[in-house]
Amino acid sequence: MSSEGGRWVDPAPLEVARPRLPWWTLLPNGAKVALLPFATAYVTCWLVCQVVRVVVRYPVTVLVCSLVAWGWITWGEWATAVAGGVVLVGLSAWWFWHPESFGRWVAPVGWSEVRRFCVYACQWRSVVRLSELTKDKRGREFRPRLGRVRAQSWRDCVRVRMVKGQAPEQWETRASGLAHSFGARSCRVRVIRPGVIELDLVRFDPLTVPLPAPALNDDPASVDLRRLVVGRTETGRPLRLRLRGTQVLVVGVSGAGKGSLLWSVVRALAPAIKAGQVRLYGVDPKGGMELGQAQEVFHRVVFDNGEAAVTLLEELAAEVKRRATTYRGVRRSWSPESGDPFLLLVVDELADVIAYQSDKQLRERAARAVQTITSQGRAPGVCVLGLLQDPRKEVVGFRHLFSTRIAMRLDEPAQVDMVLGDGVRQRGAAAHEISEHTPGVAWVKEDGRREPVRARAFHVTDGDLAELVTFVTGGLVLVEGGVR
Ligand SMILES: Nc1ncnc2c1ncn2[C@@H]1O[C@H](COP(=O)(O)OP(=O)(O)OP(=O)(O)O)[C@@H](O)[C@H]1O
Repeated sequence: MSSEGGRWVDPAPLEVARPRLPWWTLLPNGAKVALLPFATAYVTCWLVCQVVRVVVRYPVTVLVCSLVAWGWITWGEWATAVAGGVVLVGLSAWWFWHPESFGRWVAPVGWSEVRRFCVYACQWRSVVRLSELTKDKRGREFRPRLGRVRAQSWRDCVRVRMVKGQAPEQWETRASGLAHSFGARSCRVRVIRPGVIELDLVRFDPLTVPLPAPALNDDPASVDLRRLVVGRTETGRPLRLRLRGTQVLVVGVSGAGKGSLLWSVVRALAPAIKAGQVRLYGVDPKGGMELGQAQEVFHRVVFDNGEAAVTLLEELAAEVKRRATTYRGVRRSWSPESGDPFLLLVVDELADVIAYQSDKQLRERAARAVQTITSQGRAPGVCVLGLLQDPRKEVVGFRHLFSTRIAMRLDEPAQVDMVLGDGVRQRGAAAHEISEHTPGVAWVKEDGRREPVRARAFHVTDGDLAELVTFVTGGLVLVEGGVR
């Protein structure tokens, strides 16, 4: 700044800013000498912290380097090289004969350090700057800190300590850019604790191979209505679906694999259906194309969306109310000890019953009955498994009554928001990006759980359905490890 005729004017364009000197340079020499021990202690602590950080972040690399250095000093280079060769041969043999345990215990540790150093640490500064995830205050740059990196065969989990004042949503909006920057197919943001997030950078889809349906189990006690295994998640864990105390809505375009999810549920329930502990009801407006494949396992099933279907829905709604009255003051919710069977109502193409039915009266009666069951059926042990292609509000205005929502392949991002709720797609649940070559893949979102789960349902073939019918109706065929 300069003064011209008593008036302050802006500096000329070429005038450079005066360099700002650190405050301690302005101290008198005596004070500098007095502060020297403190400054030395500070620098030493800082160096120790840096070394500890390197050891924590790269323990295997540090251990290997230390052992090589120690061997070199004590045994000499030849003996160290021979010992290194023996260790390498041992590791190769482990990998060759036990690839699973090698993949679980050895590979991820070294691979994580390699990926941390080569992919993330070396690009971190420029990527967060270019993605505008840094903050500047008084000329000082605040950068998000790269934390632990865990590399798996199909994804890298990268911990990040966010800059103060940042929200996970800011990272969610930049997830696509981060994925491209780090060479991943997609990036999802998970909150670990306040201030700390984990980026899931997915390199490959681990769900490309269809999963055969598991063998049927003959023990009704093994059926846990809160944790039915109906597929596998992308982390390799069983996909457990809750039926007791919830209502389930499955939405996907034609060919998305809704049928495989439905039949995976029914197969998981098979021993309890056979034992009379679970009773299935079905409505299939497509004339029985879906439920007709194994209609014998249903207690009652209707193959249209007319009077018979509506009557069935109304009877179930009345049963919900009857049970609620009976349980009042006796029990809080249904349990096997109540003596009543658990009821599962399967409605294939729910929209045909409550929206596309041309008879207004039937349509309204059906919608009222389904709403009664979904809103009040939780405690009396009545669950609706609704399958749907079109999730628009005009079609199902009471989507929120389904506390477990499953999005299979969908056409548009807006449909994902309709099914899973606002913000879930930004957290990574890109159901509109599920490949048409992977039917059965879905995003599962349960109310009360922030993170959606990506999984694939078992592939239930015609043979599996025939076996299911034989099993439930009594013609058992025993095979190794179960009943076939
Ligand atoms: N989990 C799965 N794994 C592998 N293939 C599957 C799986 N689920 C379904 N498929 C295959 O995908 C195709 C379509 O499946 P399905 O009929 O279940 O879809 P849908 O969503 O029910 O379609 P629609 O609404 O038209 O009835 C079938 O050929 C089926 O064999």
